[in-house]
Amino acid sequence: MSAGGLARRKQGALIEWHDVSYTVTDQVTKQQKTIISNMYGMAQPGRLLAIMGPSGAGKSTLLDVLACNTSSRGASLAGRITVDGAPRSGRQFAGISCYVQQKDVLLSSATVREVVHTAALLKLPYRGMSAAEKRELVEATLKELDLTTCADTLIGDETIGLKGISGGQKRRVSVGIELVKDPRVLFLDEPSSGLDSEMAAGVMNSLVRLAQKGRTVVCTIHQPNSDITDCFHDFLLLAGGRTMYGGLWSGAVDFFAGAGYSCPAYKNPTDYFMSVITRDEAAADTLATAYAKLRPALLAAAADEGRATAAQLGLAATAGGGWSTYSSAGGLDGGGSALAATKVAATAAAAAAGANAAGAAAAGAATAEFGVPAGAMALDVDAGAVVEVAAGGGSEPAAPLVPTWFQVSVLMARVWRTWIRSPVMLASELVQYVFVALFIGLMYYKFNDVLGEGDFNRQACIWFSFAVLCFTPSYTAVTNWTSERLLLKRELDQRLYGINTYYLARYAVLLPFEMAQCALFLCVMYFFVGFYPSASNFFIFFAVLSMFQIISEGLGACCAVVTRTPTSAIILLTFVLLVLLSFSGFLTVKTPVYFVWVQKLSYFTYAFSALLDTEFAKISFVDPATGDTVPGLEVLPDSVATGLSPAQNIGVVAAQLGGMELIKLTALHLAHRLNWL
Ligand SMILES: Nc1ncnc2c1ncn2[C@@H]1O[C@H](COP(=O)(O)OP(=O)(O)OP(=O)(O)O)[C@@H](O)[C@H]1O
Repeated sequence: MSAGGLARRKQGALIEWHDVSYTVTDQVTKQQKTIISNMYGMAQPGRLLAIMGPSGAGKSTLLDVLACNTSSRGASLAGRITVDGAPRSGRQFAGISCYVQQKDVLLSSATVREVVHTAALLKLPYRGMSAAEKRELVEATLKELDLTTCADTLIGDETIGLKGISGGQKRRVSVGIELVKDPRVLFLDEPSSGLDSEMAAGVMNSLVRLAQKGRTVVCTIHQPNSDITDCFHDFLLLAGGRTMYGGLWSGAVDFFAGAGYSCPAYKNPTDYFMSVITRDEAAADTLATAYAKLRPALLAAAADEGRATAAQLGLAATAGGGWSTYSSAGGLDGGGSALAATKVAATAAAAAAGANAAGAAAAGAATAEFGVPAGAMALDVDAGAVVEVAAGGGSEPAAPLVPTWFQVSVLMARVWRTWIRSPVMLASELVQYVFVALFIGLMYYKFNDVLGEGDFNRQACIWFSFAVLCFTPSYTAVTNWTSERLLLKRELDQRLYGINTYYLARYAVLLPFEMAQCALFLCVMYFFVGFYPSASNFFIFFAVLSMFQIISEGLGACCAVVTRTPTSAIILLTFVLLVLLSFSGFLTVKTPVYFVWVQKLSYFTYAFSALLDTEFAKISFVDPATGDTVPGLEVLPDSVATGLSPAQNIGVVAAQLGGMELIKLTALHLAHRLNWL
């Protein structure tokens, strides 16, 4: 694929579904619940299909089913779905289609161009496409979605006061990160929701342009205004998991009129349709019955129009493998035939609704007149036939196109950019470390060697340093996780990379940064308070405090992963850290027997002991009462003794660091596997 490919006609795919039902097991009642039942329809190349309906109608479920995006446990999908006339294969379909979620999950600190470029690097083949071609493709995508003027603007996030692009532009960026893959089919869940009418129309116009290039575009939509409905080619109206109407958008008003529900002049048809289907169960039943009778004619009309579109766009030669099902065998052609068939539908709908007793006969006559065969009118393709896939089984992974090392480097660049683009967070962390180091420095300024004072101050200073280096990085980990979780989930779901890749990239950037923060803290605090001035002691302090800080970060990340919400994570984390601080040996002379296990397991214990032994081994204190000199190690309380040498204590902390990293990685894998992200 070349960058020019985006500008050229794109071959969409014809997706047809026959008698599709989707059933889940309700998590609460454990009962089977059919969310969509016996649905038929098609999404055609070069056309935009809008799926509309009230809340809970089954729009998103149908979209997920069509996009191979179902993942509920205990769910089953029945019916038949074909792509260009052949049974759909999950793996192949994933390669030609994309799914744009309702919620924009974008990195707020990146620019529009960076977001699309990162998507291109992760989604496009590493081999066979040069970096320049990828950049060209990114520019073509930005142009196609009218994003060139804001390409260098940050995405932004109003909730944290980071000004960025508009909601409509964000929605188009979400489309752009899928479009770089140059998909034949786009599925979009409520692309206009949450946008004002102007932005919504802008997004929909972009989608129409994508369809006009030949792609198949399917979206769900909630109560559109007339600017938006102008963009519809085909239309599917659902209520309570049933189809109320499916066919050409231009035939919907006639169909409703035929069923006894004439849209008043000057009323937005979609508002009217919604008011009818939500009015009462009887109205929905009437429409469902009318539609069931007329479905073949309506779909045949839509198929004719679809063929005409494909021919106009020059797509017919390659996309002609389908349409067999709904073909109006009488050889209807172009818009005329479509119009004729919708007239058939309208008349017959009247009959079905009982609104006009003569309507049925008229419909039959019209059928003959316009060439929709009687057989087609009754056609129910493979009704109740095939159970195609169990839910979740449809979206088999496509083979990765990008080597892991390249994914790691792309993600590292992104993590790095995120850090340096968050100057407030970066500065506040650094200021916090320097400020607290100065505070501790002033608090314990220049230790003395008086027994009872110098020894206590040294212990308190080390304990206080631990308190600082456990709370700050772990709370930061919770904050970061909150902002990254959804992006990680989206990208993992799309199989852009795996958990291990994310872990490697993230911590390859983060760990040196954590160590730099620790060095800054130590450089200020160590000499201010006057710990023993030797290089070896300083580096032991640096090594232990760095490991301690990284373990604390891991603890914060684990709390964030298992609790899911930042508030719960902070509550849990604070509790755990307070318990660990309490039993480090400084606050209690003797640990109660039922808490000994906490002390034995805690990394605070070994880190504290290692630093105290290192410092106290080199110094001695003067007893003010006797004037005697007492070696430092002799004044250390038993409560801080682990029975290990300083080297062994450091070894235990290092092992705990490894253990924490393993736990963190496992927690990430489990959260992803259990759909907990
Ligand atoms: N896994 C599930 N288990 C139980 N019920 C489900 C499940 N998935 C969907 N449903 C239910 O099925 C119905 C249709 O859901 P769906 O999300 O498809 O509706 P929708 O038309 O997209 O609604 P909305 O516009 O509010 O998003 C809803 O009542 C929903 O609660």
